[in-house]
Amino acid sequence: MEYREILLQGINKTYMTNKGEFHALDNIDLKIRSGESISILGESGSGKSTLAKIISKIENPTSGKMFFDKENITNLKGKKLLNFRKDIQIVFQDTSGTLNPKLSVLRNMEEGLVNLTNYNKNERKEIILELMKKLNMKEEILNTPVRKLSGGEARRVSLIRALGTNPSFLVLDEITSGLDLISEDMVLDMISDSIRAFNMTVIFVTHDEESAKRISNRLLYMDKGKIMYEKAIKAERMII
Ligand SMILES: Nc1ncnc2c1ncn2[C@@H]1O[C@H](COP(=O)(O)OP(=O)(O)OP(=O)(O)O)[C@@H](O)[C@H]1O
Repeated sequence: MEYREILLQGINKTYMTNKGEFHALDNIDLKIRSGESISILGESGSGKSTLAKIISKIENPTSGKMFFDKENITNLKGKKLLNFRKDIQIVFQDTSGTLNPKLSVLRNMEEGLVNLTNYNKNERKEIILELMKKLNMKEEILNTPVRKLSGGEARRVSLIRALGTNPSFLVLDEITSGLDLISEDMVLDMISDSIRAFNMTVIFVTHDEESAKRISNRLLYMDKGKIMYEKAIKAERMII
């Protein structure tokens, strides 16, 4: 597997609010190497989602630098930014921001492929079917409109959508939150299957340490915009 890395140096993020400036991230240094599966843990408001969005370049830092495979990507724009998006995909807890409820499962799953690649319709369907097969998802839901899916199914559709462009890094922001235990279990299984099947490097944002331990080998604990400490998880505790 090709070695890849994301490096964050001295990342700060300040939001302007009606009460003045709010420092959501405070001088974050972080290296994420391909082959790892990391979880970002912390209380609500500690800055986990902000960090996830900065890693995915959905948000820009107020200051600090970001590198991808040694290339400075802090101010990436245009075509280079699109290329980066093929390699790093983010999936959110709230699927309504990314999935279109009126469109079929297939149309939603192939959206990244439509926007970021030149594959034709048949090729796109083939890629999606292959992903579904590898991740034990039933093909018969392909023509179902997304609005008819359960919360857990919609999260799994978002995951397939993100996996379509074969990204090296997958950022998952609270994607098991609010699910019942069975759906949560299925989503976690699908994440660990993806790590194994596609050598995926996962950055998993969660409140839940048990879920984090199931799929990660490195846990980062955040508080007030800082990474306070980290723990390595022994291989025998992982299911991958
Ligand atoms: N766009 C924004 N404008 C202003 N403040 C923001 C914005 N986004 C986040 N914040 C604030 O930054 C802080 C960190 O938010 P963030 O969503 O990163 O935390 P979190 O650890 O992911 O929390 P949660 O677990 O509740 O999702 C919070 O206090 C939040 O209110």
